[in-house]
Amino acid sequence: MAEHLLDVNQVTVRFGGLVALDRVDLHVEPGRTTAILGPNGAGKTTLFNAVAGVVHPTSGAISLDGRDITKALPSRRSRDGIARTFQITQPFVGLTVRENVMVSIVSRGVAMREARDEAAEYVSFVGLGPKMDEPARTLSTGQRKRLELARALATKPRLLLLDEVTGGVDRPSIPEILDLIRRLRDERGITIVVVEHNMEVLFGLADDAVFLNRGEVVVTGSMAEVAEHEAVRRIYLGDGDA
Ligand SMILES: Nc1ncnc2c1ncn2[C@@H]1O[C@H](COP(=O)(O)OP(=O)(O)OP(=O)(O)O)[C@@H](O)[C@H]1O
Repeated sequence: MAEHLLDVNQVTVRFGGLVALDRVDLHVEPGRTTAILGPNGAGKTTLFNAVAGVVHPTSGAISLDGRDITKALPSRRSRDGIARTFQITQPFVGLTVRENVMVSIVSRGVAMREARDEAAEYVSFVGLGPKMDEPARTLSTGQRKRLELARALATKPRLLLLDEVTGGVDRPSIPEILDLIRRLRDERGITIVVVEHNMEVLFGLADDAVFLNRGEVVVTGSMAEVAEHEAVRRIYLGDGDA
């Protein structure tokens, strides 16, 4: 096995004249949680999109477990173990919680009957057991985030990309969601990359971090080291004049 699960090497993404990512490096160790930090427009979502395969690098390379996936389609990357959640959740609102998860399982080629049982396991793991057969439209924002996690789990990921997983969630529900994410890492060995604006959340979650600004990596290291960097303190902790 390669030393890193994910390697982003000198990736540049241009949208016309705009350089959204500029020779970005990101190296993610297996079994760890890595935070992507940065102000609005820094390129965090573009980096996620490049890893998930929905945006193509203008130059540079991306590998999973040492294998080049730069040109692989999103469906191939999903089969290889990359899953992502979205800032705005997108459940099938007319389907039940269990059926939403079954869609991800069936797309792996699993038969309906087995998919029903397997879905129940993921739904319970994320704490939505009591909502199993309710339509997804009845879920609160926090419950929808949990459903997204169950759907991501159903693809059997090795690498999970989480976009603003506590965004829009009421404060009292946040610790439970964080606990759930830590269990994904600790009990299921899933490697996690997270984009999140809430620093408090990140301190409880991330082992490593990379801080981007205007598409460039400013600092990379342990979460504690990166949080100490002056540019990070200025933006996230309100130090200085910015
Ligand atoms: N499909 C696209 N076409 C053109 N420009 C884009 C596209 N996607 C992103 N951009 C631009 O690329 C830059 C980086 O955007 P990105 O969404 O990756 O930043 P971000 O760090 O995720 O920001 P936020 O925190 O606001 O979500 C921005 O200037 C954005 O306007």
